[in-house]
Amino acid sequence: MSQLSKQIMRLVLLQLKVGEDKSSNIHNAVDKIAQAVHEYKPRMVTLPECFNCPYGTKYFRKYSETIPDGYTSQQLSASAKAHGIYIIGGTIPELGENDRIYNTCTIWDPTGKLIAKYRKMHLFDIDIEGGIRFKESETLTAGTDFTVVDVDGHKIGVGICYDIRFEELARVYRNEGCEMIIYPGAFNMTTGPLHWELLQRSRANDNQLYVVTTSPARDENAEYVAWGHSTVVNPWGQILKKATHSEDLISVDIDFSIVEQVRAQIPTFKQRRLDMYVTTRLK
Ligand SMILES: NC(=O)CCC(=O)C(=O)O
Repeated sequence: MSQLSKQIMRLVLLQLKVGEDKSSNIHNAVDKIAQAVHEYKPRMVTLPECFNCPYGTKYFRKYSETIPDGYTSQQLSASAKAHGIYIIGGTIPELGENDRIYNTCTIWDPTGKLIAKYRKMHLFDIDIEGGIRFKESETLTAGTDFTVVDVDGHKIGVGICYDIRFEELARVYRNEGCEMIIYPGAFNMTTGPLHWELLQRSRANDNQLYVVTTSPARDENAEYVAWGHSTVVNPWGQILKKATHSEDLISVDIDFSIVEQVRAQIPTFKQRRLDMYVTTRLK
């Protein structure tokens, strides 16, 4: 698949419709990957959080699969190989060790190999009066590993949705040399309008890197109504591209040279007063 140059990478975000029919969800993703490749010739495609399963605690176990031998993994692997692209495989409920379920992102290289997976580290447990109550921890187990992949010499960190609220995770990725963080995510109609854009721009600005989010499309009839608005933010904290709430494919050319420009012009990481930030004060 085409690669524009070492510094420019074409990325397509797939904001997909997700319903109760697992097979249709998976085949829709496979079809949209093919469409993205046909229309835009990307180096990498990103999928939404929970793209093969409705987002809800009662669905996670029923839709869960092992990785990498489950059906969804096999389909993503075959797509990556057939099109010669990287796929950041959104998330699926993963059936892991000891019968535990994780909310997991798989990452596939252009040969179809699973190069990494990331299990959501911060589970989405909130209860907003008059808004939304959701407790992922009722059925999911939290991950304990960071995930950084190298794509054409660029380090990319992976987080999932609620993880974006935790600046520490993004900071770890910046410290590990990341130039981009990708968060498959499904915010909702309460917190989406409040925080979705703010958090993406904050993490991008704090850490002077690209932030990419990919959401399911909005389905007003679902129990959990996703906010949509998959987005790409550049290291200046500016929005480069943003979807609406419908099913959509958005293509963007990422210029990694901007990362160094921002870091050289606003050198906050060289100016940090690590002598002052005693860990006990941060607790
Ligand atoms: N799927 C999620 O983690 C949702 C996170 C969310 O909506 C939030 O407000 O945080």
